[in-house]
Amino acid sequence: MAADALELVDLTVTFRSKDAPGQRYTAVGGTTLRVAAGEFVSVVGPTGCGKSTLLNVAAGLLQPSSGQVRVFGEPLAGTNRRAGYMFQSDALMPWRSALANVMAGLQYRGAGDADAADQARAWLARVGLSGFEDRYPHQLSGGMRKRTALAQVLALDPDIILMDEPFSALDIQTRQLMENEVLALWAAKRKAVLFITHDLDESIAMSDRVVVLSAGPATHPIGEFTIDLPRPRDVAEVRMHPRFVDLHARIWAVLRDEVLKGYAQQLQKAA
Ligand SMILES: Nc1ncnc2c1ncn2[C@@H]1O[C@H](COP(=O)(O)OP(=O)(O)OP(=O)(O)O)[C@@H](O)[C@H]1O
Repeated sequence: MAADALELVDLTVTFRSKDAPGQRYTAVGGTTLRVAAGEFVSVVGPTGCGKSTLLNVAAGLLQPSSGQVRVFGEPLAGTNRRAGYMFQSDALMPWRSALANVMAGLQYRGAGDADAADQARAWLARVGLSGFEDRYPHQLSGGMRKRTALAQVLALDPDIILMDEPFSALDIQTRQLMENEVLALWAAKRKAVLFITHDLDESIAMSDRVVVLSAGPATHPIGEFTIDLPRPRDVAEVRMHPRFVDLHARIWAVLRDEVLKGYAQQLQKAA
């Protein structure tokens, strides 16, 4: 059997506590999560539960306190070179044009200037940004900046794509357009995707599988659901599908209490 693209096995992550000096806070506790090659997996969980922490470990940006990370069967050492990472906030360099932003990673990987420019132009076209190559990030709309960031990640042709609430800052229409574009690009290339969101609708509409995390501390999976909705999907239309409504109800039944716990914790912290 082929190895999974990504395996997080029995991960625990502790931090120095922000609230109680001298103590440690266990953000992630005993979490096992697997993403097969070509699979689109979403992780949903209440705010502050540890979703970004998990993704940072998968990217090799954060060392777990215990547990293992394997990438196509190999233990991960250092940053995950087979993964591309798309953050919640823009990671574009403001002093570079859209084209130069997409070129940067290609050049870093050793592509010559002309080759990098050709590839970057082709990727910008694929995400609908032909004609905007010379614009700087501040001259692009929020959706266009996301498209540029997407081109930046996809241009490097990673086998694994890690996305941390990439569209949460967008208005709903732009967000749905971007979600559909990501699905179309994913269908063409079939990379493994680990998608972090706190939006249950988004997770169901996009994924093959949804993993529900508990509220912290020591967040861990408490439910896993196969999303057997037909593809290709339109993220707006699929919400009307009776199976979507059924899955939503079943997942929400697991997630609801954790969201309430997470919310209560946030209020306590704020008090
Ligand atoms: N470097 C750090 N030092 C101390 N505590 C941290 C650190 N990073 C994260 N935490 C804590 O670990 C917990 C999980 O954080 P994380 O950002 O992974 O959650 P999240 O589910 O992604 O949150 P959100 O839904 O708000 O994006 C939080 O309680 C957070 O305060």
